[in-house]
Amino acid sequence: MTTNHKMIARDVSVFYGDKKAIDSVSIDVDMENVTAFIGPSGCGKSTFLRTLNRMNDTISIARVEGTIELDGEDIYASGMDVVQLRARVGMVFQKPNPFPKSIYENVAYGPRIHGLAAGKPEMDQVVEKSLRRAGLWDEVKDRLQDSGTALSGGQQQRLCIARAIAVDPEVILMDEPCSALDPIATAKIEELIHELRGRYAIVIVTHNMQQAARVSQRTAFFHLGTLVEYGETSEIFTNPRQEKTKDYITGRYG
Ligand SMILES: Nc1ncnc2c1ncn2[C@@H]1O[C@H](COP(=O)(O)OP(=O)(O)OP(=O)(O)O)[C@@H](O)[C@H]1O
Repeated sequence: MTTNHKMIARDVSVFYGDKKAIDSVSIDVDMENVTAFIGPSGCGKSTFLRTLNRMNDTISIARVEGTIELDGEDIYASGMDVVQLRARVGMVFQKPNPFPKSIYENVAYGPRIHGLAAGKPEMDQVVEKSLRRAGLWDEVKDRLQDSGTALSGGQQQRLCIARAIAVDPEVILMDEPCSALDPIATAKIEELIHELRGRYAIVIVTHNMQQAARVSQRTAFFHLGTLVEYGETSEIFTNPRQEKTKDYITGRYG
């Protein structure tokens, strides 16, 4: 594995009240490799993903133990600015969730509150660049003032990716980003993940093993809150070391 890690999680456990949902998970995330989290429903994939940008803070009964570093900085340190952290570690959700505002405004909102564009011409550039990177520019450039919610599901999801990109993140977390999309829209998002790889560290939670195999270079298999196996995607899918991984990828459960 590469040593150039963007994020390093060590012995991370997550509790919801007294219930332990994640048990001592250690994982590295880097720019060169897309990381996929797979595993049966309820195994803790989303819970662990949310620890990477402190989205668990929004759940009052959730508690995180262990350490998670972003470029060597402890993201759970008391001085950490969580708003800033979530710009650096952006998130795209299962259901596309554009704001009920224009396409332009959906993308411009983040850069504006983070002070990333000095005036209108600069903001126009940020919006265009973000929409281009998200593979949506050509489809929307003539209707930037239309509502983001009027786009198709797949376009809305790419708009949400543009919104994450607009604040210049280092990491993008995707929680089942295609589960509400049709196969064509799914293929577009997968293609986009390939294009974004290397520029951002990408982590994707997916129920779809074919998708994990297609888009990722590293796969982490979770089961009942533990990380059963973690390694090169090609190895996990062709030559898993653990019996449980083998059972899951051959469809014996899940
Ligand atoms: N807000 C919450 N409060 C209490 N328990 C929770 C909460 N969110 C998740 N859990 C529990 O934590 C465990 C892991 O759930 P999580 O959603 O992380 O799993 P998952 O692998 O992402 O599942 P799925 O694939 O179905 O989304 C489950 O037992 C779930 O019931």
